[in-house]
Amino acid sequence: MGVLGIIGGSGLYDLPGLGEDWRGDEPFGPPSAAPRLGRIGGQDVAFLPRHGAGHRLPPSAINYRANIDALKRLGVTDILSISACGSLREDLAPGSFVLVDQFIDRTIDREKSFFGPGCVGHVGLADPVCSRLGDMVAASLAHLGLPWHRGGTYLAMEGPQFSTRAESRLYRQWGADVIGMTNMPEAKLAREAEICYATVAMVTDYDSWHDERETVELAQILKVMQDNARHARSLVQSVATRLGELIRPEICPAGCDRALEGALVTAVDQRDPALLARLDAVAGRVLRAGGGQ
Ligand SMILES: CSC[C@H]1O[C@H](OP(=O)(O)O)[C@H](O)[C@@H]1O
Ligand SMILES: Nc1ncnc2[nH]cnc12
Repeated sequence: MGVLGIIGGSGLYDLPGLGEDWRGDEPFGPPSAAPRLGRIGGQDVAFLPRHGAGHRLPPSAINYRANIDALKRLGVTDILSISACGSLREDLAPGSFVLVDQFIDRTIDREKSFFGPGCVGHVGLADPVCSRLGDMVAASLAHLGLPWHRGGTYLAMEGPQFSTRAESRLYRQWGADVIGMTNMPEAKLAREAEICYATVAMVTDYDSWHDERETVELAQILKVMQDNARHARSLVQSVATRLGELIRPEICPAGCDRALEGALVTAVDQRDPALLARLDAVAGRVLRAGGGQ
């Protein structure tokens, strides 16, 4: 059975009942915090607060590669990402939960790939959210009776400032539904690491586009987040229980766990041994099998 990784966003810095902190190799640098291990609903879990203890890290300073690499080293096969977000749609009111299925990446100041000179990789990202994990999260949201919506496009902005009105209106025209600062490159890196990924975006505010609402303010966001944290913990419990009950087929039906097959393009004799060593967890499965074109 695989391990469920939970990446906690703003307002979700810990989960009850978890035990020891884990430290391992850190070839991409230190993660936001030492992942905390435990069992929830009969399922092995590893919890990582994205912004570190006490919300120490702004979105641009999060080492997304180190976070995903650390979870991969722990045997994580599925990541449930929990995030606060702004709403770009009237019908997605603060307090609702959106099971995002698409992303637009507008971030500009982040390391976005494990690959690079000496080992070039191109994974598919047409469907960045795992449909199997998404189904489990959907069932849990329905079971918990939370106000939720299946499907939505999350626009990832650099931040840390919130959007101008003009930007917010532009993103609406682009068809984005919610906005946040963290799910990219997290989702891209999970795919490179062959980890199933799903995100639940908890709406904390109407973003700046809305003329009749107050402009986005941290105090309002923090208040909604506090209310949401309890629901987020129930959601984690429910998803963990479902995943634990899964008689896991060896393969993910959506193919997330085979994303690197055929994705490495650099000729074997041109590969950089130092980079290959850093990729031992993320890409070890295909590298050991002599993976390439
Ligand atoms: C504290 S409000 C802005 C902050 O909240 C979201 O973070 P996360 O996705 O980790 O919940 C948003 O992306 C910003 O980083
Ligand atoms: N309106 C907003 N824009 C970006 N990130 C957010 N996180 C919560 N609300 C947000």
